[in-house]
Amino acid sequence: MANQANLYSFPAVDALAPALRAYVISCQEAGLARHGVFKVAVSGGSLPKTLAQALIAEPSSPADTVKWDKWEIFFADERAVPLDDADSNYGLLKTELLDKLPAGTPPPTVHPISADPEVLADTQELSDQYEQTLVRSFAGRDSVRLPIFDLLLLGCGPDGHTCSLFPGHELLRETDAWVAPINDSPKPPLSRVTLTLPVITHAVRVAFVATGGGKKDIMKEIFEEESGLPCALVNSLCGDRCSWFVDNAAVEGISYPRRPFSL
Ligand SMILES: O=C1O[C@H](COP(=O)(O)O)[C@@H](O)[C@H](O)[C@H]1O
Repeated sequence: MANQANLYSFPAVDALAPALRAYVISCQEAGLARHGVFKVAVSGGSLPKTLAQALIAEPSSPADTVKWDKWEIFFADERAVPLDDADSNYGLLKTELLDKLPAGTPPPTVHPISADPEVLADTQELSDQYEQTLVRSFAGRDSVRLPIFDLLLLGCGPDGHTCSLFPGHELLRETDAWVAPINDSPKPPLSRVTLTLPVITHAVRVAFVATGGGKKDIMKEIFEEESGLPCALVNSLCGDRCSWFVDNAAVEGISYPRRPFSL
């Protein structure tokens, strides 16, 4: 299974969470060694809740510490809604995770995708502005072809979409932009912005989290068929830089080999 995506399966989320934590902390330490900060982008959907379960726990040792003040948090995708809207991925991360950090935790730096109502109405402008945010953080586009995130934490929709990249959508062929708008999302809301496939597959590490029996049909397509689904494209382009943290229910009946989790 050299250079193929790692599939780590756990009986339930309770067992998945500590492994996910260990993995994120190892990516954090690698990022800190590389450039003194940890640059991570996160998805919305079911991910923030599982992430909170993984990360908001007392460290079991100094090496198990989440160094929040060293984190720069970006968004893998966002819906074109105000940040306090129930559909906002930023809003979700805030409610599920950021607001639950213990009092006195030195806060991470968070880069939401715009709060300006005028910009929200123009998704091209919204993505251009977020791309500029990335340019400022990752150096100018003149000096880097693509930003290199230390880690992307992604979800997998029941149709195999990830970020706001949907099956068969023309955005999957984007080769230039770092961030792109979508105004015909098959899943509401219609208007969103997303990191593009070249940015996703350029990250140092990519981790998917997928749980529950509702994901098992699409997981079979992703791992066992030539589906061309967005999640499958990430798998084939990232190889073993990509790891899946799933519960047994999500991979029931799938023969793709699971790996015992280790760092
Ligand atoms: O719309 C979205 O859905 C995906 C998958 O969500 P899930 O609830 O099935 O985990 C999510 O990763 C993405 O960020 C979000 O915008």
